[in-house]
Amino acid sequence: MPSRFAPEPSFRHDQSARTGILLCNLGTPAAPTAAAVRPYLAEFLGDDRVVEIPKLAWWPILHGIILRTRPAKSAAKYATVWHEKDGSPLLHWTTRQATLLRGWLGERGHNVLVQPAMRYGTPSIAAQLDALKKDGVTRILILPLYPQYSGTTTASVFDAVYDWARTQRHIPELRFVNRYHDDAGYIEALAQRIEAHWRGHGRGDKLVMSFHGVPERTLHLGDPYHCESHKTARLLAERLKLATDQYLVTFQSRFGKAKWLEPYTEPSLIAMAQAGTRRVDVVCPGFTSDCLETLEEIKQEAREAFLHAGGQQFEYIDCLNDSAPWITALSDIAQQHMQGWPTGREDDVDLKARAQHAKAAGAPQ
Ligand SMILES: C=CC1=C(C)c2cc3[nH]c(cc4nc(cc5[nH]c(cc1n2)c(C)c5CCC(=O)O)C(CCC(=O)O)=C4C)c(C)c3C=C
Ligand SMILES: [Fe+2]
Ligand SMILES: [Fe+2]
Repeated sequence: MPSRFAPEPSFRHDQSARTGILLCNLGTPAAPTAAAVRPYLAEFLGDDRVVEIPKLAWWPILHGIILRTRPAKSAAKYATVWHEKDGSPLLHWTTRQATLLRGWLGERGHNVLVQPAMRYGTPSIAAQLDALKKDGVTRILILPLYPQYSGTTTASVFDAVYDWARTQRHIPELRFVNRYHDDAGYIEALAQRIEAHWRGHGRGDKLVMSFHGVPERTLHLGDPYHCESHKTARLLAERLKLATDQYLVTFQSRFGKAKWLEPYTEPSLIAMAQAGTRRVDVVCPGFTSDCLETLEEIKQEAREAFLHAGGQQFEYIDCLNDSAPWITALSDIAQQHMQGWPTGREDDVDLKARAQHAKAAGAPQ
């Protein structure tokens, strides 16, 4: 009788039980073309964590209108940030962070596997969990690259992990990182990024901290994202010794007609320029990797809007990407959450079982 569960890798008593980390980000199309953006957007906007409108009402709008018009417009935007060699900036930085995290943890004596994964598109969460299991991993830390928890992002990553676990006979031990918006290492990494920019380019009249928005309704329904974003901003301002009139928290990337978290980034920048602010520095602390939303929407579009409204200088400060303080912070966060899990090189190998297997296989002792 066929099993409803996925086939298990063959069990080996002599194999060490390994620990893995799944480093999850949002997702990105496979190419900056309408044909590639359409299935990505269909998966993304079809997720009821992202758009909470009942399917019966939402499906005709999504499939009848949005997926007919938006892919071409989004693809043109993606084309402006797509890298000839590295492709999608989001996938590039996430992959690099996974490689560096594994290396950095290895330097500290933690022999763990790290796989990057995308909630929408590829490499998918399910495929990367399969890959970890195939490599003998029996404990997995799910680490979303979202410092602030939101039902729209963090919870959706967790949904994908639960969906995969439902298909498994032998489920690995799973741990989930919900948030690290107030983690000292994360705040320090942001502060150092900003200070390095100021050292190279001087300092603006105001620091704008722009976070991705979510519908305002989710705040009233108990989503902690708004509060966590503000806490990140306050801690960062404290670390940088900024007075309250030296920085502003805004929310970007509004989608659809509903009210989203305010103040909105671009209108705020325009108002600032019109009120006489000559130079702004803009940082996006909620994005750990540069992507469409930072490189196109902020670095290109918001800059143009600010300058057009009379501003003199717009400085975009890069996301954390592969900066050393960020990789250190990420390693610390992973280590905190892996506590109690053996991650050394040989400490988890059942040497007795290995010897027995070797003997049974006729290997020289
Ligand atoms: C439809 C509603 C959306 C919600 C809610 C939302 C929340 C949310 N998103 C991010 C991070 C990213 N979003 C990105 C792109 C993007 N976001 C939406 C919509 C919502 N996001 C869309 C439709 C898109 C696709 C691009 C477009 O067509 O405009 C990205 C960039 C992806 C890339 O490939 O570069 C990121 C990252 C967060 C953190 C968040 C809630 C907290
Ligand atoms: Fe988004
Ligand atoms: Fe956007």
